[in-house]
Amino acid sequence: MATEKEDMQRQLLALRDRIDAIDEQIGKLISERARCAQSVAEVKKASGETLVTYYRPEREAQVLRRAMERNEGPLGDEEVARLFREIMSACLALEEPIKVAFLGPEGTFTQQAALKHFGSSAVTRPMSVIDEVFREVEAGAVNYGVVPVENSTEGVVTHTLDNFIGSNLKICGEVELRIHHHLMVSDVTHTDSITRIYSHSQSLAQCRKWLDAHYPKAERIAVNSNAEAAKRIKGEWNAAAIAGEMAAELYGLQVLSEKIEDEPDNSTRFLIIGTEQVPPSGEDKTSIVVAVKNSPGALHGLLEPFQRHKVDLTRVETRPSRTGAWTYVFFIDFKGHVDQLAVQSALADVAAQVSDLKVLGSYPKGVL
Ligand SMILES: C=C(O[C@@H]1C=C(C(=O)O)C=C[C@H]1O)C(=O)O
Repeated sequence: MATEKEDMQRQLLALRDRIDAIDEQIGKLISERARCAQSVAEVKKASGETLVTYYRPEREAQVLRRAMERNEGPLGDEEVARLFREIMSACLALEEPIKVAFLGPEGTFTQQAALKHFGSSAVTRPMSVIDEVFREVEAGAVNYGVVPVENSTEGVVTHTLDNFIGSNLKICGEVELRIHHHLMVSDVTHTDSITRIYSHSQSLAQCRKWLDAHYPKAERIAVNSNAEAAKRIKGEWNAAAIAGEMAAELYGLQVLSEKIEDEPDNSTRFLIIGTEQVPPSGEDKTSIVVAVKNSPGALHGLLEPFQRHKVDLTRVETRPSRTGAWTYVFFIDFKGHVDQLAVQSALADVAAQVSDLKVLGSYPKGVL
């Protein structure tokens, strides 16, 4: 009689044999898929166009949505989409790894967002300020840029919005990231004498209540990014930084307190910026910016056409204009694509009432 242990061993062996056989099939299918993607690239190249674009955001969004719809479990939809995200990223890199500038340094949430959107075969390049991300894409040094645009607790990243006003770049996509902040220290920190805490101003704001309760006397110092804060405290015995997990790993820091953000569902939305308008994916969003003179009823007049043409607004943001006193700039996001008739009608009616209207881009609604 087989002992229980032998029985278990036999079952495990059989299951592992099955897994090996399945892996062999998956491997073959992935190779076949990669060869197909290569052929697509060949066809695109043969089309005779001077500037061949291998990366197609609308197509990738559709592939990911379909993978989620098809999913029968037990893996979650997001998990399955992430796997497909990586397969596509690797397939695309066979042709040319996509180059992406992000608000650096290495280890920022923006880099995490870039990798979430493009997969880990993308080549990511850190820029020290948001303006530089825009410039790098405009100059053609990279294919795309990734910049933060709004946070669920702290609101908009005004610097990003301001950059759009003077830029001809298009929004090509959006990514949402759950943001967890940790308080971290270096190996020389005296943890009971922390008097300075470095982070990006948004992160300091997102942890304000926690800091008031735990480090009411420490000086809060805003720096360009969380990753810079992490880098900065190496060698400072009385300092700590607030940053994400990626920064802690990258700079070899020790996490003292985890998840210190005031709002538990703290998330940040990032935009992908590029040079081309993305065709419809079937589930898209559009962002525009308009300049309005401050007269009674101006805001109502601006929003009414959207209601009339049944276009769903998702966000309205105001910024004072830099060009004239008492003129306002509105950033408006809505569901739909500029190729759709309802959107075109709404935009025509809006354009008739404002001094300036610019479409910043139509792009696939974030999948992951
Ligand atoms: C294969 C293509 O090119 C790229 C690779 C894709 C993929 O691996 O599925 C999808 C879109 C493009 O970014 C295509 O256009 O279909």
